[in-house]
Amino acid sequence: MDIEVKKKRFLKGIISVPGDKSISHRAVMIGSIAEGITEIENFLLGEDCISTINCMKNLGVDIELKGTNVKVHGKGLYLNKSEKILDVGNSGTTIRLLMGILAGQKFETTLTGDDSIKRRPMGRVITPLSMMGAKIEAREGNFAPLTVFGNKLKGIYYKMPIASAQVKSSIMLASLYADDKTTIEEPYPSRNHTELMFSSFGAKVEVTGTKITCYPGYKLQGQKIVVPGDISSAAYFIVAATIVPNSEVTIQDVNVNHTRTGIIDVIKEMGGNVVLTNERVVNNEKVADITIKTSRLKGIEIGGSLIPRLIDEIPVIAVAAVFSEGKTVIKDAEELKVKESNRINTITSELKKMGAKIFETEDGMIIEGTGFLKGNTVESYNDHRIAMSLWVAGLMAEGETKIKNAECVNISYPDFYKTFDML
Ligand SMILES: O=C(O)C1=C[C@@H](OP(=O)(O)O)[C@@H](O)[C@H](O)C1
Ligand SMILES: C=C(OP(=O)(O)O)C(=O)O
Repeated sequence: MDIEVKKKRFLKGIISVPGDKSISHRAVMIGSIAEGITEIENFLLGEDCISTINCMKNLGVDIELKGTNVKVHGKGLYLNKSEKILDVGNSGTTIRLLMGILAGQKFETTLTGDDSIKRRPMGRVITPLSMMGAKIEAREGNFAPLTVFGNKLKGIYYKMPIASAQVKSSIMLASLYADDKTTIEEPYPSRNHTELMFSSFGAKVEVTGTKITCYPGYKLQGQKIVVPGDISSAAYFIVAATIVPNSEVTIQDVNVNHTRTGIIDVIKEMGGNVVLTNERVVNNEKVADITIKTSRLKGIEIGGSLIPRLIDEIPVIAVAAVFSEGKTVIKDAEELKVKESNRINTITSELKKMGAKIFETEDGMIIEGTGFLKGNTVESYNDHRIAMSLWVAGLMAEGETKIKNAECVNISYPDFYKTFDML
């Protein structure tokens, strides 16, 4: 499907965004290996999270879905062997986290996914899981399809070469099956939803600085989880309401966990007007309403420990940078090359087609803020974050912008275009 977007004169309204993708995946997976029932409210009905539900069902977990309510009948740590090859679709989180659970099972499981998943590196989880005792056979040692042969696992100390919540969470899930404690050291803190959820389910986790230690042998007990709104989905409205003139938008009930709020810090540092109200804690996670008003932005430098706190928001930050005064430099973001698309390359090439002065670098991009884009036909590369970022760019472009293969927003935000049209 192609979609057309036109320049907007203003954006005004109060909205909410769908449930957080990271928390939705984790609630189903951790609920599946817990004891008793886990009830999830405001689950994200995006294709990625549906892939997680389908995989867990194939592993013998009874899961009921009614609207955005999910009831998971936990099986405890040990699942049933799947009759089928598990298909994770487009979801990196599903395959990598699931590998951690499968490493400790008493059977083997083969996992595969779409063309994008088959290009994404799995060696980053194969290495630590193998150190724990798992046996994993992957195409070229690094790619799906791959088979995880469950085994008896041992606790390890692992210093992660990259800040990745998926790698960390995969090891943490495997640590539940180990004979001793496991410690993971991160170069920078990445999103900590697994740590917070382990604690609420009754597992023992200790965090000191960038070290996380997990202990096996604690019973996980099913919980009631209300999933807060996804700040990665809110990011498109935060940027759009900042750059489209005469705008004021409030987004209710958004997860504002510090490991996820890099987008708010960046927009504020650029000069944006973003205010959090009604702050509270739900299931160990911070939640707030976010109000954004149009502002004049200036270019800044973004890198280091900020990167894992806004990794999925970088394509839309590039759009904000086009409408800022001066130069924005994004560095230390090589991880973008191994997402659903090579996001450094895809966002750069498409914004260039719209007239942006944006340049690809080895580990990020440089954007000269020109304050101007022109409509053109652009490609999503079947990457939901690229499609949504180009939509925001289209709201500010002169003339009409046509986004090709725009239906990929279903991965994380099926009602994305509809919600924007309401403002
Ligand atoms: O753990 C998670 O839920 C996620 C972690 C991030 O990936 P990495 O761990 O590869 O950085 C992020 O890009 C992805 O959208 C979701
Ligand atoms: C990178 C993403 O997800 P995943 O790694 O789960 O495919 C994303 O949602 O931007």
